[in-house]
Amino acid sequence: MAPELVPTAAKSVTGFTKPVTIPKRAYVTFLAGNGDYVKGVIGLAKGLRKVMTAYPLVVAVLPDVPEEHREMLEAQGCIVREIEPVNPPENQTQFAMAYYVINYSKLRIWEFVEYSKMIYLDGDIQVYENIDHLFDLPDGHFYAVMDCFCERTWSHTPQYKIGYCQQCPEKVHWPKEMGQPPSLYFNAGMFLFEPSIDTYHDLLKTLKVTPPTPFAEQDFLNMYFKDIYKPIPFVYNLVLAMLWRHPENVELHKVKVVHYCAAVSNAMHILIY
Ligand SMILES: O=c1ccn([C@@H]2O[C@H](COP(=O)(O)OP(=O)(O)O)[C@@H](O)[C@H]2O)c(=O)[nH]1
Ligand SMILES: OC[C@H]1O[C@H](O[C@@H]2[C@@H](O)[C@H](O)[C@@H](O)[C@H](O)[C@@H]2O)[C@H](O)[C@@H](O)[C@H]1O
Repeated sequence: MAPELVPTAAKSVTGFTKPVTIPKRAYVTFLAGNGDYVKGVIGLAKGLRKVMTAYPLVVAVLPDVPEEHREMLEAQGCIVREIEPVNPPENQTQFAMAYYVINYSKLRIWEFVEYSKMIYLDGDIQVYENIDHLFDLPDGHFYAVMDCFCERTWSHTPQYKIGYCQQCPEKVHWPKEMGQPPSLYFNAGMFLFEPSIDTYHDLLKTLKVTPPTPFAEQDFLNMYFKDIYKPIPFVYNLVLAMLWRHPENVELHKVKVVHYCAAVSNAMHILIY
């Protein structure tokens, strides 16, 4: 993996050098606990290096990530940054998965303002082709891949109950009597964003008054960035369930990034690494 980009001096017309700041970019992931996810993050670091990315991988670690795991990540060239947990307001919410509550801590990455743009990738993601070009997408938007509503983890939602999915809206139409169909909804396992202290503080302020919902920070980010969200092709985050839920939408030979987020595949992914 290329070393971190640093500002360089440039010759001005008068021959005097003046420092220029090259916008710094990086990939970032999130790691909590002392379990197997570190294997996924190591696999992610190896994959990014293998596709010869020009940018470093920052790993935002919660305090419970052991020193041994941090050293393993640094040995892979990762930049390890400790973050404090972010907890949602007190609530009785039944998260789709109980541990999702720790995923709110992802919000800390908006504080990494030494970078102008970052691509967030879950630790259970693997990158098989270089995606550095995504950093050149126009500023001012939030880019991510649309999710699928067909897994059982969505069984609490009206769309699951009627068999509606944004991946195939023509298959089961959204009934008029149910009002507007759900807004385009992204998977928060991969997204391109612009760190900003103002956004970071507003995210935390908004979270304090937002009742948690089953998909935790994914629901929250979808609500918060709704107006600037721009879908990008699924080749940048193939949520594995798409293979058996919407095979007609998948052109496997074009896929650049795979997200091993269905329960069965998590184990598979960890075994690979
Ligand atoms: O105990 C945990 C749970 C989650 N994560 C991180 O949070 C991400 C999102 O969680 P998960 O992958 O389980 O969500 P999924 O996409 O599978 O729903 C993981 O990929 C890890 O990067 C972690 O490090 N430790
Ligand atoms: O905390 C909520 C999580 O929600 C998302 O995972 C889900 C989502 O993809 C569902 O559509 C699937 O059905 C489900 O299996 C999967 O776990 C993000 O990938 C993860 O990073 C994190 O934000």
